[in-house]
Amino acid sequence: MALQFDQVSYRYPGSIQGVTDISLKIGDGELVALIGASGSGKSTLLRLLCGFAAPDRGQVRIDGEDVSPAPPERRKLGVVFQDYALFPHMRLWENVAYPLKVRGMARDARQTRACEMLARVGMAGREQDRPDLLSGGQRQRVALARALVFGPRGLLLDEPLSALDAGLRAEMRDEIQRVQRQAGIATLLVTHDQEEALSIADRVAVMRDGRIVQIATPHEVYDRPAEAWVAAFVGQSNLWPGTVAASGRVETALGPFTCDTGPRPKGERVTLLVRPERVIPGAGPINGLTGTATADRFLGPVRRLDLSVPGGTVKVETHLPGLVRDITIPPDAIRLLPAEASLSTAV
Ligand SMILES: Nc1ncnc2c1ncn2[C@@H]1O[C@H](COP(=O)(O)OP(=O)(O)OP(=O)(O)O)[C@@H](O)[C@H]1O
Repeated sequence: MALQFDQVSYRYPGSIQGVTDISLKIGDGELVALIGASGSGKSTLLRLLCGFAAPDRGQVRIDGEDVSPAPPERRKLGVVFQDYALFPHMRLWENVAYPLKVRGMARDARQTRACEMLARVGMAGREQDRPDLLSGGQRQRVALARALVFGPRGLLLDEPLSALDAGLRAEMRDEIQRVQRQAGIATLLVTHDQEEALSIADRVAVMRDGRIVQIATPHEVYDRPAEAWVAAFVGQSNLWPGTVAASGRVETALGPFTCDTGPRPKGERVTLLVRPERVIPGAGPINGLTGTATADRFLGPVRRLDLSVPGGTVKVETHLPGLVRDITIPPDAIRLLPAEASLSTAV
């Protein structure tokens, strides 16, 4: 079953804040991650999908049906929040079985079903425990089991891993992906963690100021961001304003670069994007620069350097040791994005 926003706009009463013209379809079995800066409208979209707010314009659809006027309980969506929200006085199986109890299922049947779900999320043998005995990751497994136990029409995950430490987060995101795939359910994941979004989503929707500015695969969002803002928001980036000087050549404050300019005419203003890991330490035949490292951070698997060059700074990411002075930017590492006004002095 698909979850869909069809040209949805919403303003909070008495406010100009909200979301504007949102169209997004999450296909059956698909996992879409919603990312964006704080205040960009992620929670508002979740509220509209859950039924805690109704759109001013457009429709929210579940499996094609317009549910915009329907109250939350009629939408049959499974939801997992950041703070687990398990009932502390209930055993784990009772927590998971709760949605079935509300729906009137007999005790034996719901216990069987809840225990099956607990096994599916790797919690077999813990059915009789109470939540206070569990780690954060285990609680989120139980919350996931509870969200899925009644066969919901869609799954909403609201920052489900943000309360966990980094190691557990990585483990749990694989677990969420595994369980979501197995359930084959349309899923919307709201997250602040871009790595989480890129690693488990089929597609990523990027929100800015109440609008979705890009919906694409994680690879596309990273490699071909729609605008400089997306590039800056997702991962590390070098962003330099430039002007097309000729076909295959762009002028910047750092000097000229050779790159694919496509059909852009001479004189068009652009933003150059170069991901730091695409910068190669060492001199090369084209697009070479020489500078001095003003910062050199060792992060374990990689080093992140800031190289001060005439006209600006180049962020470099490398796993190689040693002094970095000369660098080369391969032409195919340069992406040209639309000019961004805010970058005009930020070289
Ligand atoms: N109850 C409300 N009344 C008025 N404006 C609100 C209300 N809730 C949110 N907003 C505004 O709506 C916009 C979108 O907020 P929303 O909470 O959806 O953003 P978000 O992306 O979820 O942010 P965060 O990542 O911080 O949770 C923001 O400008 C916010 O200030």
